[in-house]
Amino acid sequence: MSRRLTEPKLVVATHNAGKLREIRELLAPFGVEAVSAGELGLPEPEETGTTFAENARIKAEAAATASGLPALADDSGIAVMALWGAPGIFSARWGGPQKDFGAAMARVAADLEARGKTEPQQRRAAFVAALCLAWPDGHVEEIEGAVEGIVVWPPRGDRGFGYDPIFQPDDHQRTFGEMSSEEKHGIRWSAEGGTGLSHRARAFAALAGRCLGEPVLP
Ligand SMILES: O=P(O)(O)OP(=O)(O)OP(=O)(O)OC[C@H]1O[C@@H](n2cnc3c(O)ncnc32)[C@H](O)[C@@H]1O
Ligand SMILES: [Mg+2]
Repeated sequence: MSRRLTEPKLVVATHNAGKLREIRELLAPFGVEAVSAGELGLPEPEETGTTFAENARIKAEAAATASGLPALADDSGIAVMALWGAPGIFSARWGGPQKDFGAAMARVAADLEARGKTEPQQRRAAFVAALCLAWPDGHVEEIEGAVEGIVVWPPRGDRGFGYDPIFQPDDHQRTFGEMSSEEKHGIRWSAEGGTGLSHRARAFAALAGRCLGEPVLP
């Protein structure tokens, strides 16, 4: 049985400012107060999983246990087909200790170049997000979302974070880095539930339908 969130407050189990902003925006219509793991001074657990889902669960359970509140974690990344899915779950680690995503994006482009993958159809990629909502008593709700597109080079736009400037979703002419966060989320709520554009918004819409109830729209 899936569980509804009845608590008025949850922890967003992330130390990534870009993600935190997006998750807060997505949570806004549900009237849930969201405190971050950083604000609570919670430690960052080691991401020892081999899948996005495992890592999301590690982060959510650690935060729920440490805070005594329900915790929502997101583990995400970009998987480039011609690179056999790299950087995938290593997307954050490709940024290095300095979190240098300019260098990480250049590495993606250089690896594609080295394999002779110059045409758009050879540069297919997907952004993936696994969400885990964990309660202190051990109950978890898990969901994944993905969006397909192509890797572009050079990077375009400075509105997002991470790999946004090199990812252009299918049926769009602009990269996530060129979109406002509303466009990137692309979220639409209806009586049937929610739809979204970004990996995170798609996963969130599904999780919301299961656990958060009706959005209160302006
Ligand atoms: O684990 P937390 O504390 O949440 O923060 P993190 O940055 O380490 O997050 P992940 O372990 O999930 O790594 C995901 C990386 O993938 C990239 N990424 C994920 N979602 C993205 C998005 O919507 N736009 C651009 N890059 C994204 C970004 O560089 C992240 O650092
Ligand atoms: Mg991480």
